[in-house]
Amino acid sequence: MLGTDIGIDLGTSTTLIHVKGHGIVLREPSAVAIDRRTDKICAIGEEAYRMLGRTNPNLAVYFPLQQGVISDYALAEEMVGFFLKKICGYRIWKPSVVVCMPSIVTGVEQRALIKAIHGSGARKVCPVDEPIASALGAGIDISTARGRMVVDIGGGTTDIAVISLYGISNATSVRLAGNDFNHAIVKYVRHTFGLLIGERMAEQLKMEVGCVCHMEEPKVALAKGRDILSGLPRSVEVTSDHLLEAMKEPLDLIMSSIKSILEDTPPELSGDIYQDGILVSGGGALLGGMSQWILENTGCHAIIPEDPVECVALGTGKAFSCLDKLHGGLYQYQTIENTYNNQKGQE
Ligand SMILES: Nc1ncnc2c1ncn2[C@@H]1O[C@H](COP(=O)(O)OP(=O)(O)OP(=O)(O)O)[C@@H](O)[C@H]1O
Repeated sequence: MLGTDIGIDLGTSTTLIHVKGHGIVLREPSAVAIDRRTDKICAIGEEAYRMLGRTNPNLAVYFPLQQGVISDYALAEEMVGFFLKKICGYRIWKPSVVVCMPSIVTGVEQRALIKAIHGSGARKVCPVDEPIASALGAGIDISTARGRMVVDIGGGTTDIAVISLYGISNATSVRLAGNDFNHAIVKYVRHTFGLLIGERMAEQLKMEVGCVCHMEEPKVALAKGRDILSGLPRSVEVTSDHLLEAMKEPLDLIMSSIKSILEDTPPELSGDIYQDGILVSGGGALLGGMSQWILENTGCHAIIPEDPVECVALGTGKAFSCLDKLHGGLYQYQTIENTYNNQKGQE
């Protein structure tokens, strides 16, 4: 039924799977619920995420990736295996997989990713840099000698890169993104309103009224949680301006990384970026006022794709047609054997 070329965006918050000829067939939270008494997995993906913050003491919800890289190898393997089985039924099926990874990862982190995908049933695995996948997914032509800039604001990392001729000219991966905005919102609401809210509530507020610059018509949302003093349930109204203040610190740090990449960009490529704009992808691109924030701080206009969350996964699908060109042919499918050989070579 399904083809065998699969693109996976294994994200800190969300996993998306693209299948050649079928488009995006899976989009689920990268979450796993464990029964602490038996150490057995009891839910994965959407079902596990629904339990977050609502479990009894015998259950715990984990995210096997932290800040863009695998932090719990065994859980990551189980999770990807579950998602692959979910999309193809329980047929014996060994796909070729392109998987994206942050532009700055250590060799150990890259090998853990490749091993986990192999372990979950893939025949061949090829890693691709997230900004490259994002540009491909947004339909940006990276084959020419022209500077293209990508800012991908995900759940755990913000990847910033300048791309030209299928390669990365300069890049950084800042370990600050959507999850840090959520933590900042929890902290802000506690300090400002004396109200304790959970991470899911913070994420909901961010999605409803979160913004990166002052909005002409501020939106309002209801934050529900527990009063710190009375211990009783309570709600308060929070506005876009409150959230802007809450997220100011991580936003400023992300912007200073964008600026430092621009400062390090060769002038010819800078001229191209000024003319073509900056692609902003990842869930963070959906924050209110994103185009204005980019323009005011960098002088370049922002390009926001129709669905910024799906952009990287679409790009992993498109990467199959240009794997040989990515990084001058340095990219190749990694079998378990050559992953270990590379590992031995580096030791
Ligand atoms: N409408 C929205 N407004 C603001 N933030 C959003 C919105 N939708 C999703 N997000 C945030 O985007 C983040 C997830 O984005 P994405 O799926 O691109 O990241 P990821 O691939 O899981 O993470 P990473 O690339 O860091 O590994 C989450 O923090 C989520 O809260």
